[in-house]
Amino acid sequence: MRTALFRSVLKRSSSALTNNSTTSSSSYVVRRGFSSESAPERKVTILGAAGGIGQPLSLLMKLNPLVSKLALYDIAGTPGVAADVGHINTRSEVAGFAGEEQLGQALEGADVVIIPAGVPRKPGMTRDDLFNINAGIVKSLCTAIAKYCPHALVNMISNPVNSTVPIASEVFKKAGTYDEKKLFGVTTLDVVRAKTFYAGKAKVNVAEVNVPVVGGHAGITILPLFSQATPKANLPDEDIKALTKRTQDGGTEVVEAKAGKGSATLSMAYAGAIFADACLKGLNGVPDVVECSFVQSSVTDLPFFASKVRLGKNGVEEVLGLGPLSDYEKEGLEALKPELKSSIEKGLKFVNQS
Ligand SMILES: NC(=O)C1=CN([C@@H]2O[C@H](COP(=O)(O)OP(=O)(O)OC[C@H]3O[C@@H](n4cnc5c(N)ncnc54)[C@H](O)[C@@H]3O)[C@@H](O)[C@H]2O)C=CC1
Ligand SMILES: O=C([O-])CC(=O)C(=O)O
Repeated sequence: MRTALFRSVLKRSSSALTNNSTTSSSSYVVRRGFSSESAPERKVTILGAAGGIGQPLSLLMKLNPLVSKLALYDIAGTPGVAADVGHINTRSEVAGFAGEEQLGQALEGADVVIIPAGVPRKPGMTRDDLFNINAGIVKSLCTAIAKYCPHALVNMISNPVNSTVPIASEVFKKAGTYDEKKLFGVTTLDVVRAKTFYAGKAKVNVAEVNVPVVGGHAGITILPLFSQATPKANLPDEDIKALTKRTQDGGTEVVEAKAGKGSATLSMAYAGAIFADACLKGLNGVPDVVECSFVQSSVTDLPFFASKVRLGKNGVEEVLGLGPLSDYEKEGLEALKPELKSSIEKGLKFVNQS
């Protein structure tokens, strides 16, 4: 009875993850009846696993039947999180690692490394205000990734994403391990928000909504493409403007509502779990897995840019173009470029000067 209930929860959580893709990729696990035992072995490591995002993300990754080993690392607190999550009767073996001396062990053999380590915003701060602390954290964690699991896919959540992804690329380049197909800035939360807000305004079933979000992950660099949203709703211009602004300010909305107690953690854990699941499906050879992500790109003249990305056995299989844009979106694209360019350059410079 308990086993049957548990299988149905897993099946449902797996389809929920699948249905959230930017395009509707099919669930290999569910459709082909893959049992968790026959899915390939995959190790996922979470760096910052004891934090506000890290804990619920650890829970969601423990529920993912594609994971066979789950390594939870933080500077402190991870033995408790690992003991707790480890009692859940799903496929993966869980291990907790605390302190720098255990970082190598946490990373060794990882297929996917998810990084939600670092400080979150308080009201009145921009994501760039986190740069001074988080840049150093990301740099040291990426140095360890280059050493212990240079072939892993890296899912960067730590802010400011527009700078931390370039930081990671530069650390990997210096270590001689950079592979642009394996580095991802996680912008899935922008897509999750755009879908939720659009569904509410257009009065359509949220489970059927798709909205690409391109650009970067801060303020006006977040550019939702509501002209490409499906199902089509023909919303008036003022609604599109309001939806765009709300998506761009979604993080700030949560920071203000939490009033000093941090930023989005639960919705981010959900978004992070969706994106990691897509990476695992890609690695396992599931076709047509497409998600938006901030990656090395030639879609615009900027070296990194978020757009739809097809995921495959080596990470990025194809960076997809922007598709047709409305005049409003074209303006938004031009307006975001200077800020995104300077955030990227700030990240690159940090590694080269320090
Ligand atoms: N990409 C996105 O869409 C989003 C990104 N974020 C970002 O995610 C980051 C984490 O946010 P929260 O979990 O709310 O913060 P938090 O403060 O609750 O947790 C951060 C965790 O990182 C750990 N940490 C600090 N230095 C570390 C190191 N060197 N190695 C390993 N772990 C370390 C801390 O001990 C803590 O447990 C922030 O930078 C935040 O801005 C938050 C929401 C959305
Ligand atoms: O707003 C923040 O600081 C956290 C974040 O990136 C988001 O919620 O999108």
